[in-house]
Amino acid sequence: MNLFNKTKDNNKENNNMDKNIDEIKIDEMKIEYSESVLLDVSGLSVSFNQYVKNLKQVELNVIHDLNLTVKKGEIVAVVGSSGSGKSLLAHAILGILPSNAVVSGNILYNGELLNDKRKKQLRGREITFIPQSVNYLDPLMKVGKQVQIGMDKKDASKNQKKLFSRYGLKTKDEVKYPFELSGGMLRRVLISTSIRPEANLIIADEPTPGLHPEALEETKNQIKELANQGKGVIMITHDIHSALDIADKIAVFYAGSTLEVALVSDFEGEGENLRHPYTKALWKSLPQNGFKVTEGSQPMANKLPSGCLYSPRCENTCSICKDERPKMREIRNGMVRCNNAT
Ligand SMILES: Nc1ncnc2c1ncn2[C@@H]1O[C@H](COP(=O)(O)OP(=O)(O)OP(=O)(O)O)[C@@H](O)[C@H]1O
Ligand code: NI
Repeated sequence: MNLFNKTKDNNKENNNMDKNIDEIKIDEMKIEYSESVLLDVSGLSVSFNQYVKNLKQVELNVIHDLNLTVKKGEIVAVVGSSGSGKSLLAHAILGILPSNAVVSGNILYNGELLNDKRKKQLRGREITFIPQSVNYLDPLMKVGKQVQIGMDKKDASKNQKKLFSRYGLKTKDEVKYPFELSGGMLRRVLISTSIRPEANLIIADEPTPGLHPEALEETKNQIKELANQGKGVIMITHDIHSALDIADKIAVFYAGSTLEVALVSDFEGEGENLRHPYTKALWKSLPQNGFKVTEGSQPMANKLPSGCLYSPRCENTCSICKDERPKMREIRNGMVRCNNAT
């Protein structure tokens, strides 16, 4: 069944009064759709309803107008400061945001517009997740059983054993609880929970923190292997070196938005091929590029500047940057959200 029929059929099932409107929207999206695109996130916004003083409710907008595309067989690294929205992007794709989150925008997977019900069906099967912390493992469940979750019951034990052997875990480890394993072993258990034959998209949230060089190399190889099998990978990381080592492109997040999506090959020399001043600053802050520090810090979600999010720290800020938030545009095979980028 081709994409168009599939989405049309889904609409038929819903059969609501907005059917014509939905079909028109999907028609427009189909034009943009390319066979090699596995995931297309566009205009994603996430807000949280929060209670402040005097029981007043406010909406805190933590992700705004965020775009990201992942092709089949591609590793897309997502980098950016703490709090820039990297994990929330992962949680939005997986449909595991907390209930006070308000989400808008489109997430297309294999050309199909995902709603919460569909995300739940795909989660742990076609779209799998390696979470940021080993604390995501259930402390009261044996690790072997945790790896079997979501597997077909009749083959679960056999497949879990295969994964343990593949990732250097011993049979006797199956019956252990998380607290009985080392940090490195727990990371391998986490990776095992994400390996499913039907997985097409793997989202790894900080898969490499604190790993010793050998384990780091091993994890990077595991991720490359998944991409070589044609799976799409989103690798969220603070480790720009690892990102440059294995990714195809790098998405740079800042204060809940993508400022640039660049090819790995753009990160070279003085950063002259990079498009956004923030990406250039990140590149120059690396030890091998002189550790140059940029003044200021990422703005808080409740204190965002009205124009370009980076304008208070940018050397090239002009009056339009202070008034208007730049739109994402394509330049030299990359994407950038900057008025002055050429
Ligand atoms: N449940 C929530 N309610 C309110 N704000 C939240 C909630 N979860 C996350 N946030 C806020 O959203 C922003 C983005 O958080 P997120 O966890 O995605 O950051 P991150 O880029 O993954 O950071 P890190 O690199 O530290 O993991 C942060 O400012 C965070 O405080
Ligand atoms: Ni995070």
